[in-house]
Amino acid sequence: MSYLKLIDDKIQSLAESLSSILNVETTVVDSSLLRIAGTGDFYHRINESSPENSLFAKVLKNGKPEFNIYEKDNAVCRSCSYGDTCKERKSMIYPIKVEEENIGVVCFASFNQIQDQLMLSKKEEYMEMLKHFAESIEKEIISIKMINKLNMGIAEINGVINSINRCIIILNKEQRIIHINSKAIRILNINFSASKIINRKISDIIKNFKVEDTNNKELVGNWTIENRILKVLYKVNYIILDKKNISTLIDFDALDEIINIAVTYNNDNVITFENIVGCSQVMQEVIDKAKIAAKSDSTIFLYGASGTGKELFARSIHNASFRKDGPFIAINCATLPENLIESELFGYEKGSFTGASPKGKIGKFEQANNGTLFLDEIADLPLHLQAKLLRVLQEKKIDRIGSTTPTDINVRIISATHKNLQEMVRKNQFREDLYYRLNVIPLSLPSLKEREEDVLLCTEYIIKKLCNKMNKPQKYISKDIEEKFLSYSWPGNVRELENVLEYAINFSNDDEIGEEDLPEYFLNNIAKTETKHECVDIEAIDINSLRSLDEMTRDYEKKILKRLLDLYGDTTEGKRTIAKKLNMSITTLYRKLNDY
Ligand SMILES: Nc1ncnc2c1ncn2[C@@H]1O[C@H](COP(=O)(O)OP(=O)(O)OP(=O)(O)O)[C@@H](O)[C@H]1O
Repeated sequence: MSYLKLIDDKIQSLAESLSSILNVETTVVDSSLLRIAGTGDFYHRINESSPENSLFAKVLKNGKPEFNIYEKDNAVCRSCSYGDTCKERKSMIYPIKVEEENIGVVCFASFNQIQDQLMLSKKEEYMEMLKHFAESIEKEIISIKMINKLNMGIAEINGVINSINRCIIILNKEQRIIHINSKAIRILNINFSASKIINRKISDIIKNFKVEDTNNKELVGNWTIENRILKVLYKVNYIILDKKNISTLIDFDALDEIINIAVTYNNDNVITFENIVGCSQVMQEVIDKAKIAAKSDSTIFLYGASGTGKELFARSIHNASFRKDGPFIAINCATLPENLIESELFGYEKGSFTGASPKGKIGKFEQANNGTLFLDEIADLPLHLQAKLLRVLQEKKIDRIGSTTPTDINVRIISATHKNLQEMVRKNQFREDLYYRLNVIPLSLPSLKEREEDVLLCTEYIIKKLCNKMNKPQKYISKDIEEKFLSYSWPGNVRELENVLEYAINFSNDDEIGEEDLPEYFLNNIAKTETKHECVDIEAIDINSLRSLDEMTRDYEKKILKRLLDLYGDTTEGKRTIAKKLNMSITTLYRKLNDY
């Protein structure tokens, strides 16, 4: 439908007013020559099409106004298929132009002698009036287009904020809600649909909430919603344009949800070394070391990229240790906001800070008493808590927030990270004394790429596990996929393999998993890996700044060593792995590292 048709009523009433003031007939057609409005003789032809070879068509094509005095031998009239049935005597036509496009025409026409006289004697004035008529229609259409664009923009913003895994509310200057995402509606648990919340004052929804910019800091709040109290972690940001506050963004999440994501408790499926798949020599060596470590009570440090099985090892060690009947508590230091880690780890006494539970709370250290505490992503523990953790390791006592008497605890610590902790120590981002306390037994977990011979074994194991869990018949991967799996670099390690297989099991229709069952992102990644150069790009060497071959080789060697140190860590264990990979003795590696 054309834009003109959308506002045909408005155009018709304008045409009628002009016609009665100027005493000529008026009509409007759109770009498909469909008559949208008309007076007098034109009125009966509304919704009819004008001839393709009419003067209207000419103005639409050329975008230039026309004044036609219908001498019957006029060239345009002669070729028009209306021919003798046309009663128009004179007409002036003006294009309607929006964004450089001719979307229709407006026309004044005479059908009798009096109208002829008027159009001839006031030709300029009538043409000017016709131009204004066209312009007023143009303005109307431009504003409709703008509203459409705005609505599209709003729909896009709603799409984006709905896909965010945080609760988002946006307020206008009057503190009325202009956007709210579905997660926010779910967490607030209010009895309104999204459309009914829009335009309400935020104070109608959250009774005791003061809208104030929090300077990018996350605060804990107890919000009153329909006589309920909701504990949230929230942030408020003013959105400023031209130094004026135009709107406010509230970004929040329920505290319970955050803590559930970050902390996993001992689950019913007891994980043991039997659950760790790997026949490769590197994996067997780590498993053997981990089994020995499990028998002692020393602190263990697991180093490995994401998805290499750090938590799997931590649980297996716990279940093979004398603490196996005690609790296994895991906490992820990276997912908890800084201001919550301390209370989560150490607990607090009743009434020790605003927002604290009146009963007080026991922390993860106390929960893990006589068991194992797994501190995942330890590199993300803030410095002030590193000091507190050091004290726990040294004195085996913890101080609850707000308490003056320390509590004795008996916990084995297993910590893990994918970051280079030694590098962080060098940069003063991690306490050296704590690093040595945690690193009593280091275990470096190999990436899946480093143990290629385990890829198909892990695949088989995971397919079996998932098919059982999902109640599906056993499946297997095609030869073609086997090859792809073997050549792929698996940056997300076993977790990535699990995800790819879970997707494939869901979508494959028969027992054999083929390429068409694999997720698109994975196939794209494979395509990228296949085109990636593995050696130095000789073509990229700058011929104008050549140095001696020895110098360039040293440079390249240095880069390789730096990359491997970042990957495996600057630890004795890490260096041993690097020497093995590069097929050199450990002493040669140390000499090279010293040289560089
Ligand atoms: N060797 C393995 N054998 C069988 N399953 C494994 C192995 N390694 C990892 N997995 C599986 O891969 C998934 C990821 O493992 P896990 O969570 O232990 O990795 P992670 O190193 O702790 O990851 P992140 O650093 O992201 O926390 C889990 O489902 C785990 O069971």
